[in-house]
This record gives sequence, C-alpha cells and structure tokens, in this order.
Amino acid sequence: MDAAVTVTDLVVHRGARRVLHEVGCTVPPGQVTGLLGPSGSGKSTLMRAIVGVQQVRSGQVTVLGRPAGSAELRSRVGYVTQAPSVYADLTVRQNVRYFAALHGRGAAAADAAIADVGLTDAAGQLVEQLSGGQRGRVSLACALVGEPELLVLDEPTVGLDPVLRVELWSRFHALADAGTTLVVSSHVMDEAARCDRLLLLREGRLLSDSTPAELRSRGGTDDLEEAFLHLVRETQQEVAA
Ligand SMILES: Nc1ncnc2c1ncn2[C@@H]1O[C@H](COP(=O)(O)OP(=O)(O)OP(=O)(O)O)[C@@H](O)[C@H]1O
Repeated sequence: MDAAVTVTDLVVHRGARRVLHEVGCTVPPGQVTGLLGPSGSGKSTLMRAIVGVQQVRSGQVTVLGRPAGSAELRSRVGYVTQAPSVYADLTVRQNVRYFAALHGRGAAAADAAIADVGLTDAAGQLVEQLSGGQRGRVSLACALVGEPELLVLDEPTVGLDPVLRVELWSRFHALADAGTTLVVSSHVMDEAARCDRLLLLREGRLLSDSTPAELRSRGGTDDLEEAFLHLVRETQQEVAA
C-alpha cells in the first residue's frame, strides 16, 4: 500500500539555522507513527512541513499522493498544534459544533468528538475557564470532528493525567484501525511503545524509522529509552569514524 506521507531529502532552515538536515521517511497509512526526540530536535518543524505550513529549503513532502500544502488536502488533513487554537469566548460544545459545521457534520458528531476527548461534563463551559490541558483537548475534538484521513498531533498528551493519556492512546489506535493515519509527536519515551512505528529525531537528523520491536532489537534492550541512547552512541561513533 502507498505511504500516506513520503518525505525525501527535506532541508528546513529557521532563522539563520538549518533545523532539518536531509530528512527522509515514510508514514504508512492506517497506523500510529510516533515522532520522538528531545526538545528542539525538529519534531514540530517536520510536522509543519507535512501539513504544508513550513517553508522548506529543499526536498519533497508528499501527503496522500499530493504535494504537502495542496489546497485539495485541506479537508483531508487535520493538524493540532501545541498552542490550542479554539475560541476562548465560546463553550466547548459551541467550538466543536462550529468546526463540525465547517466539515458538513452535525451536532451528534460534535458530541461524539467531545466524548472522545473526555470533555462531556465540561461541554457547556466557556473555553476561557478551562485548564491548559482541557483547552488542548478541545482543539483535538475540533480536529477529530472533521474525520481527516491524516491526523497530525503535536504533543497531544502533554499535561494530561495518566488515565486520560491511556484513553487517548486507545482512541488513536481505534482511529487507525478504522483507516486514519496518525502522526503523533512526543518527547516522552514511554509513549513510543504505544506507536506502530517510530521516527526518532535528534538535532534535526532522523536517527531511525522503524517499529518499536526493531528499535529494541537493534539496541539489544527491551527499554526503548536505552535503545534510543544506544542509537545515539552508534550514530556518534559513525560520525567520528
Ligand atoms: N520561529 C522560529 N524561528 C527560528 N527558529 C525556530 C523557530 N521555531 C523553532 N525554531 C528552532 O528550530 C529547531 C527545531 O524546533 P522544533 O520546534 O521543530 O523542535 P521540537 O522537537 O518540536 O521541540 P519541542 O519538543 O520543544 O516542541 C529548534 O532549534 C528551535 O530553536
């Protein structure tokens, strides 16, 4: 099956610095692909390139068979940034119903998306009265309600309690099982184990594009964090050699 996203030799500069160095990777359809790496490694920049809002220096990004950012992709790709982008002076329900209407969907779809992110009890509250984590979940509900084919989520579980994190991850897998492609970034390695595939970034370079099992076997350890460190050391030795 064709990849949902193909990134080839991607170079991105931000300000005066090169922040992505000839990155190449693919994202398979109908799976949860994790984008993992330390803060500043380039995860958000790669996501921005995939959704077509990042100016690129060179290379190609193809999304659902089209160049990233094509007008035709707008309704097919959902993107949730780290900064919640919803209307603070509207309630949760009003926000999600508004985004539902933009996608030709009704109140029932909005209510289902609100339930998916665990906000049913807060549906009547103004967004400005919610916590940061709750606001992030309103953004997520607004993206879910459009039922995009590709969902790109920048650190969606930051600040969430463990129970909700587990629930959201099972929701991500249910979406993938129904055919949605998800790209989910995190800097928490324990979330890596929940992904079908892992893209590991460090200092703007892709260290690995593999399954968690392949990464464990390459690192000779069951601990993904250890395996990541092994890969970092291996890459440093290759660079030094
Ligand atoms: N608007 C900007 N102007 C200039 N440089 C930027 C800008 N935004 C990010 N950068 C730089 O680009 C690099 C990659 O940043 P990016 O936000 O993609 O990393 P990240 O892995 O998503 O980090 P985090 O996990 O902290 O969100 C960093 O060195 C950062 O300082």
